[in-house]
Amino acid sequence: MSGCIYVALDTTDLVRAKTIATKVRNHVGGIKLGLEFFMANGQAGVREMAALGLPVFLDLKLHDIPNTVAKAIQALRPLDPAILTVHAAGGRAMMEDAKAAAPPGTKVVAVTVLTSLDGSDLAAIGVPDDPHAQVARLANLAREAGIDGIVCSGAEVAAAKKAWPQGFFVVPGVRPAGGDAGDQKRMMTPAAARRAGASILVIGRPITAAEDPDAAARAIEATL
Ligand SMILES: O=c1ccn([C@@H]2O[C@H](COP(=O)(O)O)[C@@H](O)[C@H]2O)c(=O)[nH]1
Repeated sequence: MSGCIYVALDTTDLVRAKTIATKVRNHVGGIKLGLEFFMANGQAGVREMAALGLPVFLDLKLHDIPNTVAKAIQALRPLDPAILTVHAAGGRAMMEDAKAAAPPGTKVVAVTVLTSLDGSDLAAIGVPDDPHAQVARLANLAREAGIDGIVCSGAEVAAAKKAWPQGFFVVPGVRPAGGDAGDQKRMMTPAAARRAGASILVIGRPITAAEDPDAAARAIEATL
């Protein structure tokens, strides 16, 4: 089912982003624009991408004091994104203020533990728990803050959904079987992540770096 795939258009090149989005549009439910795209193209670039007619997930992973995050989100309001990210590590008050500042139709979701990190990376930044326990802690904080859901890996989503049945679960770090990990450390296949409870899958390089992005997106869709 293609509606659950958001293709991550991680590029500074607006023309390339549009070209890929246009190629894959029949096999994805939306497009994800992140820091790389936003730094290069700003709100005008996001508006150009939105004109393609696919839902826009603005993955800016905001993380600052509550007032600054709220003001940043107010500045983004005209874009009316379908989904917007903040970091759960910014704390409960920051997440509460982020949700209050967002447009009513925008889902605000909190990144828990980046899928590029494993237990040893957490230990190196002073977090003694393994990713599973840390995701559970931050998911609970996000739920209490009244936001819409979290970003976590496929390995944590089943437990998170059990604790928060109404939550919206965004799962990146998705690779078809045998796919190149790149910088990702906590990965799962698209079908396994959906079975585990992912609301949407974020998939970048397996689609965008393929020789034929449309065929790659179609092949992934066929596994779901
Ligand atoms: O924990 C996280 C949070 C966000 N991302 C983003 O998802 C895509 C993944 O791209 P791939 O090319 O499929 O690895 C990328 O835009 C990240 O910024 C994540 O990977 N992990």
